[in-house]
Amino acid sequence: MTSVPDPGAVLEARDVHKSFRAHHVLRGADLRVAPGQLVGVVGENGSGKSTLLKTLAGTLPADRGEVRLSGSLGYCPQVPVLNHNLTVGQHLRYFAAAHRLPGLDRGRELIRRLGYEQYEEKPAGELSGGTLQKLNLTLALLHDPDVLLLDEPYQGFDWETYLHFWDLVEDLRERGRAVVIITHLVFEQDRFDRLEDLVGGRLEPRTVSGRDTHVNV
Ligand SMILES: Nc1ncnc2c1ncn2[C@@H]1O[C@H](COP(=O)(O)OP(=O)(O)OP(=O)(O)O)[C@@H](O)[C@H]1O
Repeated sequence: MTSVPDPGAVLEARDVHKSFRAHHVLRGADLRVAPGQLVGVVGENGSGKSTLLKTLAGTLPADRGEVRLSGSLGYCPQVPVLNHNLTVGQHLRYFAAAHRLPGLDRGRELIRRLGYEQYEEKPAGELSGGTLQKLNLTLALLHDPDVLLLDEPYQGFDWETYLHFWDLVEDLRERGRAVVIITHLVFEQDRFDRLEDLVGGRLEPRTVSGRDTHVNV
């Protein structure tokens, strides 16, 4: 039976199930994200975080349940899907054309804010892991999506880039964009509006309190 959509949610998942053969990874995951909300999904390795994000992004069909998205989507997968022969600048132009953007201003601004302008003419195949991750993030943000899904976005970032990353997220949030971040490491819980633990294939809200709490689950 189709349930009634939540009018206040920009992204909503209800009773999502996903199995790989006999392995039931998602067993009724529910998630609701409102505009301007920053939600962290935390879980141990192999708990199904990436599987959940792929089903939310629509790149992996759920076996059961519903995912509703209103507005545009930006998705930053854990492993960047890039063409190693194309330069940073070429990726920017290619994705800007795919999104029918009028120019490259936003892309250049993101490159500047993430501090990798010097690599604009370098092929992706010659970039370091952290710089590839910056490009991955830039491309997901290029069209200023209403909902942004980020899979382990700051792994490989140095501390300064990590802080720039949060500045960017704060800007998005202030402009009403919804952000879902998947991570197995939460350095600062109070950056999030809500944390959800993925346990046994279901999401359980965690009370966010305190500052600089290091959670390694
Ligand atoms: N395409 C697939 N085929 C078979 N099994 C899969 C597939 N994708 C994921 N799995 C399995 O599903 C489980 C959840 O994987 P997933 O990558 O979603 O976990 P995760 O929480 O993101 O892990 P990590 O923190 O290590 O990135 C794992 O046991 C994994 O081996």
